Amino acid sequence: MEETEALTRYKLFINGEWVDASGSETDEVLNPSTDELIGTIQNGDTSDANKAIQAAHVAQKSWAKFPPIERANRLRAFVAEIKKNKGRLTELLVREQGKLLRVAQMEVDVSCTFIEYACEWARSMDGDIVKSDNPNEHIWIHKNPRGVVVAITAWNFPLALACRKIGPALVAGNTIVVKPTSETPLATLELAELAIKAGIPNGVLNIVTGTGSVMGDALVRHPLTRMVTMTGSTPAGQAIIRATADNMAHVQLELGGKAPFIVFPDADLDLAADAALSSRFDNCGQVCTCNERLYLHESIYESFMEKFLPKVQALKVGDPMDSASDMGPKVNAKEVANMEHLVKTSLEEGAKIAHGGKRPEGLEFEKGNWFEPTILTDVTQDMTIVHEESFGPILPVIKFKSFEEVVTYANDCEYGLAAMVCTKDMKTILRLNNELEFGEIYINRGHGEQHQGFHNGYKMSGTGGEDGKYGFEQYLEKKTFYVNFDS
Ligand SMILES: NC(=O)C1=CN([C@@H]2O[C@H](COP(=O)(O)OP(=O)(O)OC[C@H]3O[C@@H](n4cnc5c(N)ncnc54)[C@H](OP(=O)(O)O)[C@@H]3O)[C@@H](O)[C@H]2O)C=CC1
Ligand SMILES: O=C(O)[C@@H](O)[C@@H]1OC[C@H](O)[C@H]1O
Repeated sequence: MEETEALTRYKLFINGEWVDASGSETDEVLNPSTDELIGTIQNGDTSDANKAIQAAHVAQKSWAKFPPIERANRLRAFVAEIKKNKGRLTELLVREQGKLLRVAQMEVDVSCTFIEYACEWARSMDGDIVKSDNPNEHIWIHKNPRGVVVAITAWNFPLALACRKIGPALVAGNTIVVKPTSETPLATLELAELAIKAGIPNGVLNIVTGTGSVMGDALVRHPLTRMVTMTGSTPAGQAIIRATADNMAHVQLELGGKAPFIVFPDADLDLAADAALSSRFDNCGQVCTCNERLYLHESIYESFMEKFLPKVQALKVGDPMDSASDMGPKVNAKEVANMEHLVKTSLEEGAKIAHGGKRPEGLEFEKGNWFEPTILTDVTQDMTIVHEESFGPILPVIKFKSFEEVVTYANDCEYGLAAMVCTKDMKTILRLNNELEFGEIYINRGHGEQHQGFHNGYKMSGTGGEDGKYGFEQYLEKKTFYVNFDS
């Protein structure tokens, strides 16, 4: 890693050292707030992917022999190094992703707690002893590490998404090759030096950069890859599933979402308005569980909007390093163009703009990828914006008349990740548990997973799920022994 004043040129981190990619192609990392160049990465190719996988494969044999508690202790030392470098990591996240300073600080904290949570499993990787139908026979079901894990991450919470996978993978005894997105790779690359300081052996954690279609594809289809865990878009997830048909690797995908936020007539409207606001505009709407479509019962539509609209109008778009800002920029120009496209399409289909709908004006917005918090009304269920993920600060508002209608609307979606509902009626809540087709449902609060839960996408939102007991389990493979002592 070569560092000049404000520009860092990163290499690939393989087997405990920084190495040059085999080719000369590089990628630039720009600051979404200012368009300034803040770093460069090397685009590794298939031969580099092979080097990383081979290093992880060799290291895994000895890493798996460490007692789990020793592996957890190394990971806890890794967390301590992350904490020592919180300032640098936070600043990098603001500069490469454009997230608010306080959100970047939260991301570094959550990166640590993802790993700390995984460490708690070090003494709980229980197998089973099962009675056999045969006399004098035991059935032992062991849980063992899978081997080499490939982790591929998205750009919205790059450090947290990497640590969410590094933690369980390594505590379980696997080794890992992480490919961060080319959009926001820098904070993730910084983990390399911290792993060395924490005493994580060479080859256990490898971090390589390159495009998803070249480096990513080579990693996932490698014959020594035994698991792929990826967070990103549904099309990329589908490409990965097709590629792993060659090696039959276990696949865990966290993909796109289109979360409904439903407000019933009996809801606490103040609570609902605050939850709907944060669940849409957190991280400039770039969270997979964001409120992507707001359903209001017709009887409370006016009273809710009277509370909600002024909150949206009060949101301050600005410099993410400024504590007065409520929302930073989108991550890149392509994302802003998509916001403009979605608004244009919505207006053509009959929607109206109640607030926002365009790039903000002013000197401070001349550079960077800015877009206003946007509320669309007069929206109907058939419109594009109700079905296409925006992954940005655009919120369509739709009226509904009945429980049956809104459940039909909510489920009328190719995605099934998160849903949020405000109601005090227990019968409604219990019926929703049966009828909503989503893997993660929040009742009377906004989005925000906890590590001990299970972040699980239905339908086109993914497969496998991660976090919690069921997420950790996927980093282990079962082996059943039939032990007969009859003779
Ligand atoms: N369910 C969840 O928890 C989350 C879901 N998301 C979803 O991610 C999307 C936004 O993130 P974004 O980064 O744009 O997603 P992308 O799918 O574009 O990229 C995600 C990662 O996959 C890599 N990749 C792309 N194609 C392939 C391939 N064929 N083989 C292997 N790797 C590949 C990318 O590499 P590169 O970009 O370097 O080319 C990147 O590292 C949204 O749809 C959002 O909903 C985001 C966060 C969380
Ligand atoms: O992936 C996402 O967008 C969310 O799961 C997000 O990632 C890390 C944070 O802890 C989650 O809110």
